[in-house]
Amino acid sequence: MYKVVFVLGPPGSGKGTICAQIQENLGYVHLSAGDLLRAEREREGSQFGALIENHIRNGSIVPVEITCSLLEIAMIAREDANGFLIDGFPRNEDNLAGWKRQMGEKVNEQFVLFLSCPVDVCIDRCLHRGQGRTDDNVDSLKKRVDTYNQSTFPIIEHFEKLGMVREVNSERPVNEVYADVVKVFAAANQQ
Ligand SMILES: Nc1ncnc2c1ncn2[C@@H]1O[C@H](COP(=O)(O)OP(=O)(O)OP(=O)(O)O)[C@@H](O)[C@H]1O
Ligand SMILES: Nc1ccn([C@H]2C[C@H](O)[C@@H](COP(=O)(O)O)O2)c(=O)n1
Ligand SMILES: [Mg+2]
Repeated sequence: MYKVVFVLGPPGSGKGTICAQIQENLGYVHLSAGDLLRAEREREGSQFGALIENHIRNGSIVPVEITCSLLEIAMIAREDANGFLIDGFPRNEDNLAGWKRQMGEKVNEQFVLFLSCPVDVCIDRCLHRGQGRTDDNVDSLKKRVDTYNQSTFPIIEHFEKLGMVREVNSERPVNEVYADVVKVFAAANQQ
């Protein structure tokens, strides 16, 4: 069984930043669904490159069959991992249903780390991120935020009803956010 922590929050809330620190210090392997999709977009011979780029620019969500397969391939490649941080997934009902179909019997879902941060702060962070992403522009960000509000936040609410959500306010300096995240992981791994 793969031990899994989902990491969710609005675009620019700091998921990748915090996951990198968790990976470095707490022995979990960070899998960013967005990064895996961008890598597939660039992969020579990929049949999904154009489809992925269109979704990324539009801030819409790629069909789960593509994303979930990329995640499972990455997990298989790291059988040694103590656990996995699944960053930016599940992002909608299709993601959740597809994950249950493909991975439901293979994973132990520990909890959902929800990084909460005001959207205006998130947008400003993305506009100043400087990573050359094709979706860090005002038009794409508006669509990404709409998708988050319409499709992703209901997924967080789904997990909240199951008592699985651990919310951390990420509108603070990274070190303060991370200090609280460490406490969440410590509590979860005590049980
Ligand atoms: N607590 C913080 N305070 C200030 N800036 C932050 C904080 N956390 C992350 N950032 C910065 O904000 C930007 C977005 O962070 P990051 O890429 O981790 O967000 P994300 O949630 O993964 O975004 P996306 O969903 O778009 O991939 C980066 O430039 C990062 O350095
Ligand atoms: N489960 C996912 C995760 C990401 N994507 C696409 C659409 C997102 O806007 C884009 C970037 O994700 P991020 O790096 O911001 O987490 O990747 C998706 O379709 N499905
Ligand atoms: Mg990210």
